[in-house]
Amino acid sequence: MESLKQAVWEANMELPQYGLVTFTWGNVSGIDRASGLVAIKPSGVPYAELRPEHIVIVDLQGNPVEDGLRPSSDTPTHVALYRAFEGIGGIVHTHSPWATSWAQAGRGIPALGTTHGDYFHGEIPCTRPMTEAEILGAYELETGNVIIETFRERGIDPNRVPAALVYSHAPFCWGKDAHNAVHNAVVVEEVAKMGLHTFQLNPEAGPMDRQLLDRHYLRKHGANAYYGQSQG
Ligand SMILES: O=C(CO)[C@@H](O)[C@@H](O)COP(=O)(O)O
Repeated sequence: MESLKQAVWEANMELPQYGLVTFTWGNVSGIDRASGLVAIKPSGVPYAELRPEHIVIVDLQGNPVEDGLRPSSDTPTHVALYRAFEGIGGIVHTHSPWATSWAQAGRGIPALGTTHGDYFHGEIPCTRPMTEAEILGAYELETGNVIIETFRERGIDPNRVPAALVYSHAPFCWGKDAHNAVHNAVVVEEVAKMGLHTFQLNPEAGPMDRQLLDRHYLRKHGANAYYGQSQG
């Protein structure tokens, strides 16, 4: 578990480095699929004070398995996604401003160009609004459930579109591990910024050509793609 804690700490520390978090508005987790244990940022700890030993280990129900700090308030969302999306190994939640603007507008980010297509095989969806019962009930668990519902109902493969916008809230992004999830969160923020500018320049802009999207997504993520390459 120490190596997972270290990796998850490093991934968390990348959030301020890439300008994705203000104060403590975000968290990263990673999972060890063999043991079913998840490492996640503790709740409310400023990034400047975060140390590898602060990272909290929880089970797939979100229960801490060792003494330590309180896990992120978003833990039930993270573990719901790990349970439902078996191919993922890391999750990031931020309130990064460009992606959050789309979430607040209730709009998914369409695949408008090849920057998007290199990482996401289609629109990054925005969920439906959560119901009053969901908000007043097990809110963080229901946040995960509304993301899962969005992917299932729209037939979106979470391995090909590793991000979602939660309506009136913010992005959740994921990847093969915690570091890769942060990488995808950076790309979501970039395509969110570009997308808004695209619609400002041309309100009639539409999704890119499907073959161009396939060409870009599949050439970078096809059978022979090497995960972990420079990813630049
Ligand atoms: O989404 C929110 C708040 O809206 C939380 O993710 C954010 O404040 C971080 O909470 P934690 O410090 O991880 O408990």
